[in-house]
Amino acid sequence: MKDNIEKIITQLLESIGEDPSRPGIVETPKRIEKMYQEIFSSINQENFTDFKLFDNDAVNENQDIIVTDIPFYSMCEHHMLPFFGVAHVAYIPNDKIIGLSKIPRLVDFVTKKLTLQEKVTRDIALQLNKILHPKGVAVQTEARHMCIEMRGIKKTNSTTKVKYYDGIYQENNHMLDNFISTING
Ligand SMILES: Nc1nc2c(ncn2[C@@H]2O[C@H](COP(=O)(O)OP(=O)(O)OP(=O)(O)O)[C@@H](O)[C@H]2O)c(=O)[nH]1
Ligand SMILES: [Zn+2]
Repeated sequence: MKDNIEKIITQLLESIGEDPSRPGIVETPKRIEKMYQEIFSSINQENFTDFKLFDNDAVNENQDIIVTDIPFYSMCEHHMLPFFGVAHVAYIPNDKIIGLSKIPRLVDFVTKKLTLQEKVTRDIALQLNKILHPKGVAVQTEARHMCIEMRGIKKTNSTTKVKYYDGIYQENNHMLDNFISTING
């Protein structure tokens, strides 16, 4: 990330009619630079690499691993406003399984950039496919978008659900129904 963000935010504050030297916001440009390093840490990072795989000697034919309600926070690429919610992630393993904590880490990885909910949902599945070559992947995200709630159409409390099913989940209604009933509690 470029190191001129502090200067640009100072200019932005001036442009919106603020006084960048007033005590309340004098440190804001520095804070935003630091914050962007955190919330945009995946920009230009193509692949999730922080994972461990284990031999699958436990999961039988067509059984899946389902992790529900993984919280995420991301920034919409149209307005640079937050969208946030939960992701539900399932996969049917082949010969490898992934360390469980790495699934929320993967969700973090795909959300720390300017993106859209559809891309977040797809990217979780695509990264899992690359890493594990599983027999199937199912991802559902549920999110609230600040660009819909605090500006523009201003519809609060509406939730957007996006689904991405691949492999066996596309062909086998029983596996898909089981995923859907699991994430719906
Ligand atoms: N598909 C999709 N659209 C999104 C997402 N986040 C924000 N948007 C939409 O992006 C669209 C951008 O539309 P524009 O007409 O270019 O922008 P705008 O004038 O600010 O639109 P309004 O929000 O309708 O005022 C809006 O409809 C947003 O609701 C997302 O994750 N996925
Ligand atoms: Zn938006």
